[in-house]
Amino acid sequence: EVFTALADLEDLLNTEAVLIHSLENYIRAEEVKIDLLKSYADIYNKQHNKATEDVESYVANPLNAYTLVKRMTTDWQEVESLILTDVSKDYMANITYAKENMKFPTDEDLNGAAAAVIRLQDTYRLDTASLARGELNGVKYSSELTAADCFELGRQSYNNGDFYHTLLWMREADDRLNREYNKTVEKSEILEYLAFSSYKEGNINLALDLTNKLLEMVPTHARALGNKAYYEEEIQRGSYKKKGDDETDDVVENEGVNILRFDPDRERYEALCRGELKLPEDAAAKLKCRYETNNNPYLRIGPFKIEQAHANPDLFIFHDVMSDEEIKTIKSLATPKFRRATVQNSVTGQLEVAQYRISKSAWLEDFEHEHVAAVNRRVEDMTGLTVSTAEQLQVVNYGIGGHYEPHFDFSRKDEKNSFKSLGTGNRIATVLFYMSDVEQGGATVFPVIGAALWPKKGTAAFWYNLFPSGDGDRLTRHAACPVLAGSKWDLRPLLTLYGTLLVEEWRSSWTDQKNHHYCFPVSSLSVSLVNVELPANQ
Ligand SMILES: O=C(O)CCC(=O)C(=O)O
Ligand SMILES: [Fe+2]
Repeated sequence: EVFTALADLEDLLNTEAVLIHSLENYIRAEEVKIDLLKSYADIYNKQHNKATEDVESYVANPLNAYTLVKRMTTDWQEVESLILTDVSKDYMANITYAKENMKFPTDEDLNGAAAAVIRLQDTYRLDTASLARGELNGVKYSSELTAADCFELGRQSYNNGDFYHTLLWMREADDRLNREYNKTVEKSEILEYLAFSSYKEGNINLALDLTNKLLEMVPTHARALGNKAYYEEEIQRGSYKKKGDDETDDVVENEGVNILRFDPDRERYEALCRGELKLPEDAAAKLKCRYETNNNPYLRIGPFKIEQAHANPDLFIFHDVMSDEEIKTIKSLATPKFRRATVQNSVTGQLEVAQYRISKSAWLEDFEHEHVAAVNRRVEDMTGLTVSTAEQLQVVNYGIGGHYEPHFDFSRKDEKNSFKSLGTGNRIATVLFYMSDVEQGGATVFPVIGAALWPKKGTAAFWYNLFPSGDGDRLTRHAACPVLAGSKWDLRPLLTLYGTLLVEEWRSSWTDQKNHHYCFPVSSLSVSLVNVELPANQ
């Protein structure tokens, strides 16, 4: 499928260019055909008119008699065969070629792309009308949606059994349709979806009203007639129970799956994604930053600029640790290798695709380019951990609404096959390079501790997943928020080997970080390192 990564959507534009070109060629071929037919008609008309001016003398002329007969036999056959000539063949051949040899979206892609819009709408609390105007959080990015575009979002929600969003999008489709000069969808179709979803959402009277409205437009509509009778009967019997009447808690049964209506963990996660939860001021004021060489004299990029984004557990941001050239190389090496990212099923141990992780990823090895090797070396310099047993470098690209729901990067003891294929131990630490700025959304958030890291091109996030004892730190639970606008590129080596825990050393010589933003002023040449005593970790 193609909706999972923006890199693939760029390929779709190439396919679309071929489609448009073929369509234009086809239209031209049809026009040539019509022009030819018009010129035949013209000639026939002229000769016919001439003949009717004086019928008798016209037919008395043997040449005229001959041409009249010829016109209506061989000439006319030519016209007929021209009419029957199928100029669509070339067009269809081009389309078939494009479908077989170029990236082409499927129905599954449409469903995925629609689900992504709905996910963004929920996570970022976007109102339907603004979204339909092409606005994301007040910023206008794209052209407006037509009534038919909104209708399709409603239809996709309906197919997913999501009647709440069906109603939102069908109402929007109806609003837009009323204002549309060239109508893009039938009102009766909208009414049918609105009626049935209203019933499903517990409003049977509205469902009946809407069905009656539909029947005014299409009196013979068979399904509507059936539904009307059913709704009327239910209302009369008074047996219809409003949704929610008999629900005592927040759990609803949906196709056998318990869905938590109100999930505090989820609320926190989404609030962090929206940037609504900030670290308490006193906690933020205690955060530090520092220049660090980790005693490595060969650091060609100069000392690392390390910013502490959270304490206990420590989260760090390394500034300017990847150059634009390296990023360019790594993106172009990864793009042809992209596959939908998989997750390990904790019960079966199998790798599988899942809705909760939507992105494309590819793996790179040192020999593929010096820039890959350079980044791997830099990870060792940054962390003091060795990457020799790290998995390869993983490049990840998140597309429309691409996200990774809250998870741990370490594996729990009860999980099957964890890291078996790697022949290594558990993941000590996570390093996550951001290879792009993200216009909106796409933060890395830690719902348990209430921290959010915002992607910035060339920076890297770093934290330990394990305590020195080897036990996992459950406070490191984190997620990649859905990308709202832009494209998000990550690069992550997964560190699995033991190394010196540098953080303790860093802690002994922190620089006071009075204000996050001015921690590393762009033009500062000399920075005094102030040693501050810090309480020991845990
Ligand atoms: O991309 C992010 O912000 C987080 C990604 C992540 O958690 C992971 O890849 O394990
Ligand atoms: Fe992760």
